Amino acid sequence: MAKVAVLGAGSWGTALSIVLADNQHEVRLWTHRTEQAKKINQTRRNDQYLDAVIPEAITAYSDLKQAIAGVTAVVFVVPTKAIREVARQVDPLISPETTIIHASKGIEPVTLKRVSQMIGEELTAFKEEEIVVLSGPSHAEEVALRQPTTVTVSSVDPDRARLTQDLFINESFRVYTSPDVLGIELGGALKNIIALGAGISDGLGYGDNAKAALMTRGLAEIARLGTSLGANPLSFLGLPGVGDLIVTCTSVHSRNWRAGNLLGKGNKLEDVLEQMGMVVEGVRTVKAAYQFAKEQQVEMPITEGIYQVLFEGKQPKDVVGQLMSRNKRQEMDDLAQLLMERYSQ
Ligand SMILES: NC(=O)C1=CN([C@@H]2O[C@H](COP(=O)(O)OP(=O)(O)OC[C@H]3O[C@@H](n4cnc5c(N)ncnc54)[C@H](O)[C@@H]3O)[C@@H](O)[C@H]2O)C=CC1
Ligand SMILES: O=C(CO)COP(=O)(O)O
Repeated sequence: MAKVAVLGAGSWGTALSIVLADNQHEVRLWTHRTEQAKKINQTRRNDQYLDAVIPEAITAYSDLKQAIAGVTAVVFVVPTKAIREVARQVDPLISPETTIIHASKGIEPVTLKRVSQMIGEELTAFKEEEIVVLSGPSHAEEVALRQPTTVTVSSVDPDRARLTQDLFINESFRVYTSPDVLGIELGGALKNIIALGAGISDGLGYGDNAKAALMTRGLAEIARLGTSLGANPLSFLGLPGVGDLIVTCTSVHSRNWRAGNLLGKGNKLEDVLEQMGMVVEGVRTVKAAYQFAKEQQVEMPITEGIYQVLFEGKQPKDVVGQLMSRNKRQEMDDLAQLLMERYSQ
């Protein structure tokens, strides 16, 4: 069985460590906080982030060098904002034979880099193509209860994807592979924006019709941007696309949905983020997507509206009015059209 380091002892890092421990691997769960490492090892709990018993096969470390010494794989699971900082610390310590995986969902504003690109830039011995992505509809709370969950791992290198699949797959955690790293990463990152919107809609008191509309037209925006960047449109119909969109827009576990819900009820963004106490990735990602849409000249009216609510003080109800009164158009000009163009040749 393998030795695996998981970097980031938040809710997702802890849940993924539990999956690896269930698969008999030796897991080193790294946190930058010494007190947290001590507490996890002493109490077998990480209550601030996840309500679960931590199996004995998991040892928490606050020393990064010890955590990654001799491991087969390193899994980055810190918030996107912290990826570069952690990767820079890992760089002098990592052996080039190690498989690098990440399970974070975001895009860096300004540079518009995906997480695999950021890690590839910071780790001198690795190219971005060598980083494996793990993404899909997977709330940590349910994974920790061993409830049926499906994810996709993606790499241009099929051997690395299969190795990652083998590390994680078990009877309650089913892992598929995909070669479309771009589509898998973009789907996971961009759905968080739409989940903020779904939360805002619910917070305003709108019903299921509005949420279904947001999810469907949101998916069209995700696919539009993703394909303009070169992703396979079919990826957005898979687990890290529509699958993750469904779970994040409809689950009370979602931090993005919960943050949106509080915003829709009239709370201020700063107060909402303070109240959450955990990462709400959509807030940063919407900045990146807004910028991306402008650069790529791709229409993303929902993303734009959510950006305006978060950063330009626009009232959510006014954004709804703005979206509902856009010019008349055909529906099937998006994903279906892209699919037709791609597969009718
Ligand atoms: N929670 C979930 O169910 C899922 C989360 N994800 C993704 O996983 C990533 C991490 O999310 P969560 O674990 O939920 O976040 P979280 O908010 O529960 O925990 C984040 C962890 O990262 C640590 N951290 C923050 N800044 C750091 C730094 N500079 N250096 C080292 N550690 C740092 C925090 O101390 C904390 O332990 C996000 O990108 C999220 O979108 C993906 C799938 C499911
Ligand atoms: O990505 C997730 C589930 O697949 C977690 O979403 P939240 O960050 O909104 O909780």
